[in-house]
Amino acid sequence: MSPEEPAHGKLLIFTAPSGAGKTTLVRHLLARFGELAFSVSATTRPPRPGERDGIDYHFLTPEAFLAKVANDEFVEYEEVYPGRFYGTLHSEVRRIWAANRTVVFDIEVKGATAIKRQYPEGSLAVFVAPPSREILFQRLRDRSTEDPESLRVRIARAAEELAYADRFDRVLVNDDLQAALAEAELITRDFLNS
Ligand SMILES: Nc1ncnc2c1ncn2[C@@H]1O[C@H](COP(=O)(O)OP(=O)(O)OP(=O)(O)O)[C@@H](O)[C@H]1O
Ligand SMILES: Nc1nc2c(ncn2[C@@H]2O[C@H](COP(=O)(O)O)[C@@H](O)[C@H]2O)c(=O)[nH]1
Repeated sequence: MSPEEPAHGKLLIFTAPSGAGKTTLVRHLLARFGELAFSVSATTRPPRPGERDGIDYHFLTPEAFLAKVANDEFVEYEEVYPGRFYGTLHSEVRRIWAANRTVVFDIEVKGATAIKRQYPEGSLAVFVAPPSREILFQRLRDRSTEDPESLRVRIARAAEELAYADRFDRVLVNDDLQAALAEAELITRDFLNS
C-alpha cells in the first residue's frame, strides 16, 4: 500500500477473459449499488466510440503512462496486448476509499491476481466465465469493437486466461444474462454486508 492511502476499505474485483461480460456486469452493479465506485484504469489504447476520458478510462499516451510507472503511481499495471498498457492508479483507490465506498475493478486476470495479493483482506475476486470458448469468441466478434488483428490477439489471450478461473474466490458463469446479473447482485450484497 502507498503511504498516503487512508484506512483500508473493501475491494470487489471482476476479472475474466476479454468478452466474457465483466463490463456488462460491473455497469449493472454500479447502477444498482450506490456503495460501489468504479476504479477508472489508465490505458494507452485509443477510446472506442462513446468512451469518455476520466469515466471509462484515463486515456494516456505511452509516454504519460510510463512516466506514471516511473513515479510509482500504479497499484498494478500490465501490457495486456502488445503495446497496450492498462493499470490501476493508487489515486483511484484512495479517492474511492476516502468517499467511504467499495472499489470495483474490471480487470484482466494478472492484474486481478496482483490486487488480491496486495489486499488479501477485504477483497473479493469474481472470475466471470463464459458458457463455452465458442460463445466467448462469438460475443467478442459480435461486439464489433476490434479490428481483425486485435480480435485475433484477444482470442489467443482469452484461451490462456480461461485457465485462471480456479485462482479466484468465486466463479460466475455468464450464460443467461438475467441470471448472471441476479447472481452478481447476490454476491455483491453478501460482500457489502460481510
Ligand atoms: N450473458 C450474455 N449473453 C449474451 N451476450 C452477452 C452476455 N453478457 C455480455 N454479453 C455481450 O458480450 C459482449 C462482451 O461483453 P463485455 O464487453 O461486457 O465483456 P468484457 O469481459 O468486459 O470484455 P473486455 O475485457 O474486452 O472489455 C458485449 O457485446 C455484451 O453486450
Ligand atoms: N491489469 C489491468 N487490466 C485492466 C485494467 N483495466 C482494464 N483492464 C483489462 O484489460 C482488458 C482489455 O480491456 P478493453 O477495455 O480494451 O476491452 C480487459 O480484460 C480489461 O478488464 C487495469 O487497470 N489493469
